[in-house]
Amino acid sequence: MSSAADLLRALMRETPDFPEPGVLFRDLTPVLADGVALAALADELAAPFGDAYDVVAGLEARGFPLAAAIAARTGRGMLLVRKAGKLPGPVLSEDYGLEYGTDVLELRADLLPAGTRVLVVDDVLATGGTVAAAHRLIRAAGWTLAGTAVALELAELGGRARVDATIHAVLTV
Ligand SMILES: O=P(O)(O)OC[C@H]1O[C@H](OP(=O)(O)OP(=O)(O)O)[C@H](O)[C@@H]1O
Ligand SMILES: Nc1ncnc2[nH]cnc12
Repeated sequence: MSSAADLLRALMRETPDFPEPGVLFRDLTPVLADGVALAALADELAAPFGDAYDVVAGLEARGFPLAAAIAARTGRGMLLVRKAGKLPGPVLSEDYGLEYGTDVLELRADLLPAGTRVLVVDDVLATGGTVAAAHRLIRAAGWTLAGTAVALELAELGGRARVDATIHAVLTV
């Protein structure tokens, strides 16, 4: 049986100069479209964290299917960390920079009690701006960061150094 890392390597697609010149875009949608690969990836993302988390937070947009798959396979709930203006209030907001621009993430903080242990999940770690902003939101909500898991880490963009927490990457390139 192939590991999730093998399946990621085999199925992901690389597109030069997308969404802007100079960016080599790693598209994981072929992985999401493959049921065996999606299940293997969900299990491998969550494996290091055992039972040490209560809920899974997905980062818009490509973290959503991964977080939902983990939540469904482990019987946990899911939180949506969304781009600005998509969630009804009250929300917490954080600005951040990423490989191709700047953006704002928001979180509805009144859904779960203080101290809830949150596993943060996204598809790609590039500069780390997105994950770092999600961490600030989780902490501002009064929740505990249980861990962070990404499918693919782009090591040359240095995201790990920017994030003040341990990150589990299924595949690093
Ligand atoms: O480590 P960083 O430099 O912050 O980049 C990583 C983020 O960039 C992509 O999302 P994007 O903002 O393109 O949004 P999308 O998932 O809605 O397409 C990716 O899905 C990560 O969330
Ligand atoms: N190069 C890249 N490919 C896919 N997602 C990304 N998010 C930030 N940089 C990315």
